Amino acid sequence: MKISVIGCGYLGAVHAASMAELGHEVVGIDVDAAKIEMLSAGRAPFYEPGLPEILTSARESGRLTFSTDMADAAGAAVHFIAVGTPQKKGEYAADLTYVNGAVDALIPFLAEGDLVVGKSTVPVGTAADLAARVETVGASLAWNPEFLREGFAVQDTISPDRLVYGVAAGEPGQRAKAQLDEIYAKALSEDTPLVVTDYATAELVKVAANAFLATKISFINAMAEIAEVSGADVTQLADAIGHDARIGRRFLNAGVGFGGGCLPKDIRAFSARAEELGRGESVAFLKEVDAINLRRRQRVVDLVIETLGGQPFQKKVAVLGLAFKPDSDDVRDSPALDVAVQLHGRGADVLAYDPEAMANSARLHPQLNFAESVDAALQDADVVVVVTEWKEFRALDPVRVAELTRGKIVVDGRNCLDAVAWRAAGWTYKGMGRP
Ligand SMILES: NC(=O)C1=CN([C@@H]2O[C@H](COP(=O)(O)OP(=O)(O)OC[C@H]3O[C@@H](n4cnc5c(N)ncnc54)[C@H](O)[C@@H]3O)[C@@H](O)[C@H]2O)C=CC1
Ligand SMILES: O=C(O)[C@H]1O[C@H](OP(=O)(O)OP(=O)(O)OC[C@H]2O[C@@H](n3ccc(=O)[nH]c3=O)[C@H](O)[C@@H]2O)[C@H](O)[C@@H](O)[C@@H]1O
Repeated sequence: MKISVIGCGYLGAVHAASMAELGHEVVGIDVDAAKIEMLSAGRAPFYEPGLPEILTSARESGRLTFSTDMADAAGAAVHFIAVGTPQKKGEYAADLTYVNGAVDALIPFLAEGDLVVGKSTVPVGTAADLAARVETVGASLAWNPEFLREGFAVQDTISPDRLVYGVAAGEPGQRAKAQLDEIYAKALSEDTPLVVTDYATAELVKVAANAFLATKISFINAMAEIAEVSGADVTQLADAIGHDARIGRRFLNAGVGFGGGCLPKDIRAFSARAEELGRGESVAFLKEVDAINLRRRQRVVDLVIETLGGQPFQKKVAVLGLAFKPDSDDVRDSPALDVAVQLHGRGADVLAYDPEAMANSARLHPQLNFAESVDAALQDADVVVVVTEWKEFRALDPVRVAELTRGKIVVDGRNCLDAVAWRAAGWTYKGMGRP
């Protein structure tokens, strides 16, 4: 099928390449000319495992092209909207400027019978509004929220764990479902769950999923706070409650908290939308989820300063990790970058290292100093802080690290190091919510 993907960022570039990989003829459209130039040359504009390989194979197949010109979307039967929905400046609500702009720009190129498919994460009610607009030219709309995780984006798109279609009632909805089934035919196995529902439910499924994940993380981080004042170990607590299949161990890793381009802004946008709908109190707990999460960044900063006897000025701090999670170069609302910036602001001599996220960090915070390698960051450090659990950091040998550093203090902001091994090598080990 001929498909367009409007917006080629972390979601759209992966979606476009994956759809070509599934055999469709795809044009990816973005207003960012530099991004389109890179993608057209077969290069990924951000770090995502597996993306370079599928970009290359899709390009060689001739099924994937990119353009800055919306006119190139004309002739596609299905148009995916994958533009950003960031938090509005100074507000909690989502900024829908890009979604509205993309749909307005697309409408002149839609033909009767075309299907516009929303993938961006939007406040409930957006799809119904957009549907009315695309219907003016005889097109229809479906809402197909995306659940991919950065770092696993290709795998999650090509083999999704479930698909949700929000469609219109009656015959147009049935037609939309048939078109989406055809697009995803090769991605669906016999037992991939498929939920076909209305627009509002599809929109809410997405924000509810992210709100639940954020709540799960803040729950365990709240337990970490209690563990810190009672001498308990939150990692053992997580293992023990996680054995209950109703709870499950995943997303119970306490640490510096969640970040990224989605969970933080999605819970805030959800709160704002609920308030607009007169039901702010129903999700008032999300404000607490957010507050717990932000306290954990502060906790890491405080721990580092505490280990330095309250005197961070001119002390060398090796910050290992800047990305919001491993296997990504994304630093949007990254707790790791936030910790580096705060420590720098408090007068510490911060030298940061991340395998993939330094260029993005330097663009946002040029005041920070970056090391060329993990060893260069560790050289003469008074304190080592791990804030993104890259494999390279988890595998560090405490005996070898001690040969590089000046002090032997490590703050493990992700509880990802072997505390016993580091202590055995003579280190003062400080974890999150564990003695
Ligand atoms: N990043 C992720 O892992 C996931 C993101 N989402 C949602 O997907 C949406 C996009 O997120 P990201 O890809 O992370 O954002 P992003 O910021 O990486 O990409 C958005 C892209 O849209 C482009 N754009 C803006 N206006 C445009 C227009 N009028 N026409 C064409 N292109 C335009 C921008 O230049 C940018 O390249 C958001 O709503 C997000 O919440 C959903 C699931 C996963
Ligand atoms: O809407 C989105 O964009 C996506 O948001 C998240 O995916 P992502 O942001 O890529 O990353 P996650 O793996 O969910 O991690 C989010 C943050 O939580 C943190 N985290 C995760 C798990 C955990 O136990 N503890 C914890 O602190 C991570 O370090 C990271 O900062 C969701 O997992 C995806 O399903 C969703 O599609």
